[in-house]
Amino acid sequence: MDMSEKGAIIRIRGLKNSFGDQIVHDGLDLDVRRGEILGVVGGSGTGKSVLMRSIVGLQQPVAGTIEVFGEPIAGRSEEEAQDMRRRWGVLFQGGALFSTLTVAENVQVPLREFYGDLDDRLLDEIAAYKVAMSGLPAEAGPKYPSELSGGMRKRAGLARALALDPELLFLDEPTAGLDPIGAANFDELTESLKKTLGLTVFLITHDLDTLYAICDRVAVLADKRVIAVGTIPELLALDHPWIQEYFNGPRGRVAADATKRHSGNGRDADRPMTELGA
Ligand SMILES: Nc1ncnc2c1ncn2[C@@H]1O[C@H](COP(=O)(O)OP(=O)(O)OP(=O)(O)O)[C@@H](O)[C@H]1O
Repeated sequence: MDMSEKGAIIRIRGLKNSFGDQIVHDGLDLDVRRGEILGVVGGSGTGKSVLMRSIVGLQQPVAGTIEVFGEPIAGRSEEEAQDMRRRWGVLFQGGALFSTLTVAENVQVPLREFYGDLDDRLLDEIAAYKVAMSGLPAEAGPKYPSELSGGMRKRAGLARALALDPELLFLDEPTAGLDPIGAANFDELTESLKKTLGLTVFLITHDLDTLYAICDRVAVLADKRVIAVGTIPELLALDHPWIQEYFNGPRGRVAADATKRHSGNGRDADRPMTELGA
């Protein structure tokens, strides 16, 4: 057993996913360590979202094994599957909020699903607490998703993902579409949740600033599998063309320079927009 398997909260071996003739993953292995923020990167269509959906049981793999919390996710009874789902939270791309429910009601959906017998006052209190934890003002609770900015919607989705006090959080492109300040703030929130709640975070992103600022390790998807996983310096030492182009291309260099200028959060929110290529 190699060292990377020790303490893995997610363990994937030989994963294969396909849609008809299209093979998305083949022989994919990955370990996510407890307590880390793992960034997941890869070109468009390399199957980052499909990978996340496989782990949370929304996509049935063709082959391979996925263990979460030391248990295989396949072959579980509905009750066992529920017990597992209770221990993770998912922020889907775009937030995936119910548009006909307020923010507070959205946060209450998983609470009602898993703890149906909680009284309304307690549900309101928990929802208010999760809304605050996600950095939203209390006034956001009674608002509908359509009344929120993009950044606030992401936070509302995060509040819902945190509803059941998960150990493991899945974030699918949480900073996509946010301005640099909003994105940096969301990164800080993610990192502080990791530190204060001891969360493990599986974070799909295209955002180089996020990788530099908060990710402990980065997994690179290419050629239908995870071709490398490690810290950014470890990845930079590899000579895979996609990795080199991604981290050493113009945007990668800007993100790396920003990290050097601002130890801590790498994102340079006050950088002129032209430099960001916006
Ligand atoms: N339900 C589905 N039915 C058929 N094909 C699908 C389905 N879901 C995903 N795919 C295909 O699987 C591939 C991987 O999709 P996925 O959304 O995981 O990519 P991604 O790496 O997350 O991309 P992006 O960075 O653009 O979000 C794509 O070619 C996509 O068309």
